Amino acid sequence: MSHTPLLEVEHVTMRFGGLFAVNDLSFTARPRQITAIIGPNGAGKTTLFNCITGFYKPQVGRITLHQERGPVYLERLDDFDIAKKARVGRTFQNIRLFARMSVLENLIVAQHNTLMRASAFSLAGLLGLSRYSKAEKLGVDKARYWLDKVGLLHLADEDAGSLPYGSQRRLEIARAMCTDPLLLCLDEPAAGLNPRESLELNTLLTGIRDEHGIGLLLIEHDMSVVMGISDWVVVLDYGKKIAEGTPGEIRADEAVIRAYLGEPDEAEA
Ligand SMILES: Nc1ncnc2c1ncn2[C@@H]1O[C@H](COP(=O)(O)OP(=O)(O)OP(=O)(O)O)[C@@H](O)[C@H]1O
Repeated sequence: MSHTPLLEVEHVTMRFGGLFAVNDLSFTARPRQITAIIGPNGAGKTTLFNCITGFYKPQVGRITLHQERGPVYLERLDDFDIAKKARVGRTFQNIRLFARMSVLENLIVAQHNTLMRASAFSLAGLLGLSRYSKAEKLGVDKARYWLDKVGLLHLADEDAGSLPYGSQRRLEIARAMCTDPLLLCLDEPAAGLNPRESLELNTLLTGIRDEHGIGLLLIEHDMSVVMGISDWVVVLDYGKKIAEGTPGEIRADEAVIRAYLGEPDEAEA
């Protein structure tokens, strides 16, 4: 196992006025592992994701993505560069697909950066140059590969907005994977899924980790998903880390049981 972390969060603080949504938070996420961030509503999980993916700039702290060619400091990049240069992909708590585009088109649009590079950012590039056609074909192949992985290939030509909720969630994951991320951040991927879809999600996410060597960072309230597939769990409360460990350790942690796992109704409220 590599000892270099994939993601390193160091002393990150994000304040809204006087409220510390994330408060001096440090943890690491390893490559080829699923790291879950849990905690009750308002604990700071989404704010943390927004700091990692560049939607917010933390007032204090450093967020480093360790790539083969060296570290990339995410808090210094704009959000589009975090996706493009740092190769951090994400899905959202509320699904954000292009509802009127087809399922396949949603995955082609996700590869906009690669296709624009192949076009040399010019009309001439777009008009039949072989480099562009080749990139376009690779883009379609990649889209079809991920549609197959998430079980939606047979629906490639349907409008994304017409898919059932669980399928839209899987399509969002496929779309993020089409950007070739090193780290994939998933914000409540199991929200609204039925138990069968939840199990399918577990298989999909462990497959992404094991077959594609990608690190996953997961915010999730569904403990069957968290405890079933995570390699490491970080627990937040009021923006602070109160525990971290393996699912077994977290399950047995007194403070966590008291604050979270013992009070599922409160976490759901
Ligand atoms: N843009 C904002 N402006 C002001 N306060 C905010 C903002 N975003 C989040 N907060 C506050 O920061 C705290 C952390 O919120 P956050 O959404 O990160 O928590 P969370 O753990 O993701 O919660 P949930 O599980 O409900 O999604 C909350 O008290 C929230 O009200």
